Amino acid sequence: MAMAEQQSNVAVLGGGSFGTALASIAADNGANVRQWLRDEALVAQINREHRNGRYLPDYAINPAVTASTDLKSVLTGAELVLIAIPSKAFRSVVQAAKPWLSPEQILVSTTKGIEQDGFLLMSQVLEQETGFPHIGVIAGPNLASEIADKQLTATVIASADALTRTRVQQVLGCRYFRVYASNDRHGVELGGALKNIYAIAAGMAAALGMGENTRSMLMTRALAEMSRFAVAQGANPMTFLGLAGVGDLIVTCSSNLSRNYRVGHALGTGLSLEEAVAALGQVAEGVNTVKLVCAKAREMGVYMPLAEGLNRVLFDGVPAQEMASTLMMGEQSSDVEFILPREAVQQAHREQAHQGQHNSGGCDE
Ligand SMILES: NC(=O)C1=CN([C@@H]2O[C@H](COP(=O)(O)OP(=O)(O)OC[C@H]3O[C@@H](n4cnc5c(N)ncnc54)[C@H](OP(=O)(O)O)[C@@H]3O)[C@@H](O)[C@H]2O)C=CC1
Ligand SMILES: O=C(CO)COP(=O)(O)O
Repeated sequence: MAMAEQQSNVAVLGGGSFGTALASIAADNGANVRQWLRDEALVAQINREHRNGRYLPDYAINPAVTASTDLKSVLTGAELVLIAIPSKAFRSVVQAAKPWLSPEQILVSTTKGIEQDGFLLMSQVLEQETGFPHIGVIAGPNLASEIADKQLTATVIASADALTRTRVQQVLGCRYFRVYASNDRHGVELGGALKNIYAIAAGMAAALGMGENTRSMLMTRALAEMSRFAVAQGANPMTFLGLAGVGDLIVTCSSNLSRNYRVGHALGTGLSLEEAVAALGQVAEGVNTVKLVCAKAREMGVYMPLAEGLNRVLFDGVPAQEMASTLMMGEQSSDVEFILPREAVQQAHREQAHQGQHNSGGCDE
């Protein structure tokens, strides 16, 4: 049973797996949906067969989704615009769309990536390009093919704007897709972008034969790193206990349906980064995100050993097993540093070492 109270016009920019899955949800929920993509042949296939043969070949799309290569016709009259374009092309697509966007529209990024110049998240790009008030992001454990299969799924709409949160909950919330609200847009968006880094590491660990203890350690320490970074960025660490933090981390670090996990797995079986990315044929945002996050973390003095380790494996040729050993023998640390600060653990070790030196000095005398 659809929860939408009034029929809405929804535009989706992007014809990849997630854009297509979201378009179909909105249509299942009774909206008029127009989807923009640049590939004429795929447009024709979606309109004729109600199937996206390139990105989601095994799933039917609701016939109420109409695809087009014409941005103007897709955007005109849309109340809600969902943008599912990889981060590298996000700004250029928003710029192309700008003539047909208006301040009344709700603009929502679904993209889990970071723009290199200025370390901007996609909602910040949207804000910069439009200056419009109704801006939000969607993030959460949302594997596109499972959504297309109508598996029960939850997501988060994050915005400081109550209208954005409420309308997205109404337009997308349905019997198989539950939409939770957050006002920590930055935290939710960071969660979505950062977890891709650890999904690559988890895929690699699995390919190297590492077990469930290792995966649990990786995911939990990833959460510690992500929240540490988010706090330094001014986000609320509690957000990472939600769907866009721990929820998305669990799914992408555990599932072969995650493209980031698959890239990591391919690397673990011995493929080069170029080969792994080429074999995927879709976007794996984490490859670029890890570089940008490590540079930012160094600049801000944020401790991110896992991200740094993965960065060295991906770009400096350090063998993954060697990096894993280095990380295991790293300096002693705290479990939950919001309870016991990391510095307190390190200080205790320094004092112990000093005491040891002092004592042994005494024995020698
Ligand atoms: N797939 C998933 O499970 C989920 C994905 N996301 C996020 O959604 C975002 C989009 O992902 P997804 O749909 O999966 O990506 P895909 O790789 O499946 O598809 C990317 C889409 O973007 C289009 N595109 C790429 N570059 C351009 C460009 N320069 N101009 C116009 N269109 C372009 C592609 O068109 P073309 O085919 O013509 O190249 C394609 O339609 C990513 O940031 C991802 O992190 C979020 C949650 C789940
Ligand atoms: O973000 C996702 C699931 O929530 C999809 O992850 P991938 O981009 O790794 O496929």
